[in-house]
Amino acid sequence: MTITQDTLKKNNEAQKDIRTFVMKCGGSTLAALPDAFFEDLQKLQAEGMQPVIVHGGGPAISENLAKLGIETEFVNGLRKTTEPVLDVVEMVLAGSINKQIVRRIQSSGGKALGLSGVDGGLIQAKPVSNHAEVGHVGDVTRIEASIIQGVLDMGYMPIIAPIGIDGDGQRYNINADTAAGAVASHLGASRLIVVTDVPGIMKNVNGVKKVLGTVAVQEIQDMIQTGEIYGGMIPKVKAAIECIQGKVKEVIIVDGSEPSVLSRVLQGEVIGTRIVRM
Ligand SMILES: Nc1ncnc2c1ncn2[C@@H]1O[C@H](COP(=O)(O)OP(=O)(O)O)[C@@H](O)[C@H]1O
Ligand SMILES: CC(=O)N[C@@H](CCC(=O)OP(=O)(O)O)C(=O)O
Repeated sequence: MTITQDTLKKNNEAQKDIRTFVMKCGGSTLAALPDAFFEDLQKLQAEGMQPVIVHGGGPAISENLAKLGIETEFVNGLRKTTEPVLDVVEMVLAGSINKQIVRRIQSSGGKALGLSGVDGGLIQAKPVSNHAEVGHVGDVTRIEASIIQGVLDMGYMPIIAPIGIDGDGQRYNINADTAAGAVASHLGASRLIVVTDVPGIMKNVNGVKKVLGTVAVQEIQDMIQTGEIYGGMIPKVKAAIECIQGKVKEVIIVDGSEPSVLSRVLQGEVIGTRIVRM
C-alpha cells in the first residue's frame, strides 16, 4: 500500500484536530483555581494533548488601576482604554498574570511558555469600530498561528496574554474571550473551553436558576435581548458565536472550581454549557 503525501497530511491534520484545544481562563476564577486544576492540565499534556491557553485578568487590572488612582470604566463589557490604562493592562496581563500561570503549570510538572500577543506579532489587531468611545481597544485581524504551532511542537503549552499590535506598532487591549475565540478559529482547533466562575450559562426556568446544557445561537441572542445574559457573559457568547461559524465545533463554558473539569469535558462528560452550531 502506498501512502500519498495527501493522506499523510490529512492524517496529521486529523491528529492535530483531536489533540489541540484552546482554553480561555478568566480573571474571575484565576486566583481561586486549585492546584488540582493545573495538575489536570499537566496530565493532559503528558498524555499528548496540546492545550493552548489564552488568559484574562480583568479584576487584577481594575485593582492595579485603583491602586494607581487611574479611573476605569466599561462600555458594553469593554474597558475604556487610554494610554495610561493600556500601560497597566500590559503590565498586569503580560507581566504578573501571565507569569503566575506559567509558574503554576511548571510547579505541577507541566511545560509552559508565556507570550503576549505583541511577541512575534502573534495577535494582530485594529481599532474596534467604537474606538472613539473606548480608546485603544482592538479587534483581532490575524493570529500568527505558526508561532503557536512552533511552541506546541517544542512540547510547551503557549500561555497567551491578550494584547494586540498593528503594523504601526500600536498596542491594543483585547477582551480575553475575543482573543481566545480568534486563536481557536485561526488555529483550526475543534474545541474552545472557557473556564470561568459560574457553572455555565444560567437561565431562569419557572423561577428556578438552571444551567443550560446545550444552547444554540438563536437562544443566546434572545437571552441577550431579554437581559438574561449580561456583563462579562456577553463577550464570551459573542466570541463563541463567531468561532463556531468556522472550524471550531463547540465552545464549552465551565466552572474552573469543578474537579478535573478539563479532562471531564474532553472525555465528553455533560458538564457546563455547550454552544454548538445547530
Ligand atoms: N446567563 C448568565 N449565566 C451565567 N453567568 C452570567 C450570565 N449572564 C451574565 N453572567 C455573568 O458573567 C460572569 C462571568 O463573566 P466574567 O465575570 O467576565 O468572567 P471571566 O473573568 O471569567 O471572563 C458571571 O460571574 C456572571 O456574573
Ligand atoms: C478590552 C477589555 O475589556 N479588555 C480586558 C482584558 C482582560 C480580560 O478580558 O479579562 P477577563 O477575561 O478576566 O474579563 C480588560 O481590560 O479587562
